[in-house]
Amino acid sequence: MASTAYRNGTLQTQKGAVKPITATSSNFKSSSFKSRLNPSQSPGSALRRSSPSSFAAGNDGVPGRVRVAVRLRPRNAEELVADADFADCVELQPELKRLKLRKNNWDSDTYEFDEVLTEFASQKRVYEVVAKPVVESVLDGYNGTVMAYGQTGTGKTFTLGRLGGEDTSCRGIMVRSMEDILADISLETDSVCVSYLQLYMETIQDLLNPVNDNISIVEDPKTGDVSLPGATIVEIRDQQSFVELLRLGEAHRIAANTKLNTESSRSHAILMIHVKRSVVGGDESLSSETNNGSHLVKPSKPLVRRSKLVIVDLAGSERVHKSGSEGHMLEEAKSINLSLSALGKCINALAENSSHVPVRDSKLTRLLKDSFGGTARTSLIVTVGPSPRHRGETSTTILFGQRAMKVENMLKIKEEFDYKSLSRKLEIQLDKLIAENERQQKAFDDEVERINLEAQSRISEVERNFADALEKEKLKCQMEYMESVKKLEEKMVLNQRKQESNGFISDRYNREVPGVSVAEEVAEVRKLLQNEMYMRKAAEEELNKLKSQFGKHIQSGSCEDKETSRLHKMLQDETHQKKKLEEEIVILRSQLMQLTFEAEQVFDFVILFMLA
Ligand SMILES: Nc1ncnc2c1ncn2[C@@H]1O[C@H](COP(=O)(O)OP(=O)(O)OP(=O)(O)O)[C@@H](O)[C@H]1O
Repeated sequence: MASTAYRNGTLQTQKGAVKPITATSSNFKSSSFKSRLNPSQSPGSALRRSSPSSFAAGNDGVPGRVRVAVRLRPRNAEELVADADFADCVELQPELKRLKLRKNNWDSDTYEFDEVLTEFASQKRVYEVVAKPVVESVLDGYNGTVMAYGQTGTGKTFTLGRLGGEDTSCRGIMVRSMEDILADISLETDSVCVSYLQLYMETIQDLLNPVNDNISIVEDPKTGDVSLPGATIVEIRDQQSFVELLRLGEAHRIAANTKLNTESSRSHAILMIHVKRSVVGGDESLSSETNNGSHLVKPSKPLVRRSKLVIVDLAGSERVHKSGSEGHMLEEAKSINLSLSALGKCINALAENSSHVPVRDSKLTRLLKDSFGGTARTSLIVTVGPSPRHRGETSTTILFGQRAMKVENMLKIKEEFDYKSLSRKLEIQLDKLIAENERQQKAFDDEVERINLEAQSRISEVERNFADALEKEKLKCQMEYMESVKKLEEKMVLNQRKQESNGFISDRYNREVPGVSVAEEVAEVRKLLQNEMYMRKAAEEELNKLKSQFGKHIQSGSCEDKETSRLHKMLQDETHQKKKLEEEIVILRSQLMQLTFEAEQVFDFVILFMLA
């Protein structure tokens, strides 16, 4: 056979040998390199397009295979000369997502990847197909890993760590990831923190603070989550400060390399970006009781998502014998190989669904526990060079990538209830309620005070009016009474004199006119007036009593509506009684007039009688 062709899920090489299609070929059609998860419910996500939906805290997760892209570096100056007469050992078919690894002039092996990036692929495209879906997941609350694996000098640092400087198109995955993260989060409610470390000879060193050179890995016994509590963590608020931080870390890494007299990275560089986002909880979060007239608004259920993006620039994967290392360099190469082979073993075990995954064999595998076979969305970029002289390393790299493609992770959202924020919210709400209650209480007190003052002034006014009216009436009655008595007495004296002057004083005068006794009538009127005075006095006393009761009422501060209405009722009774008294006074007055009239008639009659 002259060409490569697929038959029944198998791939035939040029020589005609049937070779199984590596990796999970069945996945390729259905699973693009982009995220398969649903849109997030995170608010205001500018990046939202392909990310996961919200899974409740403690969700079982969704499967997410490790995605692998291969990137070919263009020939470098040395290769252009040294390999001038040779064809590249790698041939890419990006539209088919295939890589052909030439064995010799007539034979090659074909491999499929999730993405195949040629030597012409821009940094932007590399970011978009390799890292962006992972960054989106991280913004949605999932852990994410972007890792570069490949032989020394094939472009791992170029792909991940290029800062770009003047030429922004050169920016690597680290810079671009942070750019997207900062663009998506709200600095008011969310936060981004960064640690930058290197793993060298099984020790973890802090690239942000090189003095800190033996950081230990801590595993949460409950969740199994791995953390590095000793590492420097810097909060990032803008892109510029992040780039400065990367520059600092890079300088420390280069300084370490220089000390070891090598330009290549002898350590694994690990950038950890911790993203903390506040999210509003489920449906009940929006429910409120305001429609019941209550001031209580049920606080929304605050959730916090703590996700982590780990970007790993692995040390070169060349073999010990080839690098010609000896002495310390040999130890170093062994250590690099140890950690990389431990990673390879873990990936193999996971790819084969083995019951034992040797995670604890190296610090690298412990650190990447969540990235392979864990809960993170992982993207691996394997970098290869074109030189046929490094065909062996290229083949190893490709096979590593192929195995990694078989690793299935179970993506889980890192979401938990934000008790701190809930307690803060409740405190604020409580303060509001207390203030509202105090405001209402004050308004009520003021209203009661106002009603009391008004009632007091009305009572005083009524009291005054009543006292004035009574006084006037009393004076008037007294005057009239005095006048009437005076008139009667005058008349009597006059009549007496008349009788005397007429020598008419006889027993007859003293004789009683049947049915008529003026003295008695007068006494009766006096009595009635006396009664009227008593009643007035009683009314005054009643008023005083009311006054003192009202005073006590004000003093006791008991200002309830019931008491006020009782006072009003008493006031009404009092007014009614006053009216009654006034009516009685009118009656008395008319009786007095009647008596006066009758007395006059009696006198006239007596005089006529005596004259007769
Ligand atoms: N895709 C690319 N296009 C152009 N130049 C590249 C590309 N990839 C790598 N290079 C260049 O190749 C050289 C080596 O790249 P780089 O340092 O990134 O390799 P590496 O894999 O990180 O090596 P090491 O493992 O030693 O750290 C650099 O000069 C880099 O600029």
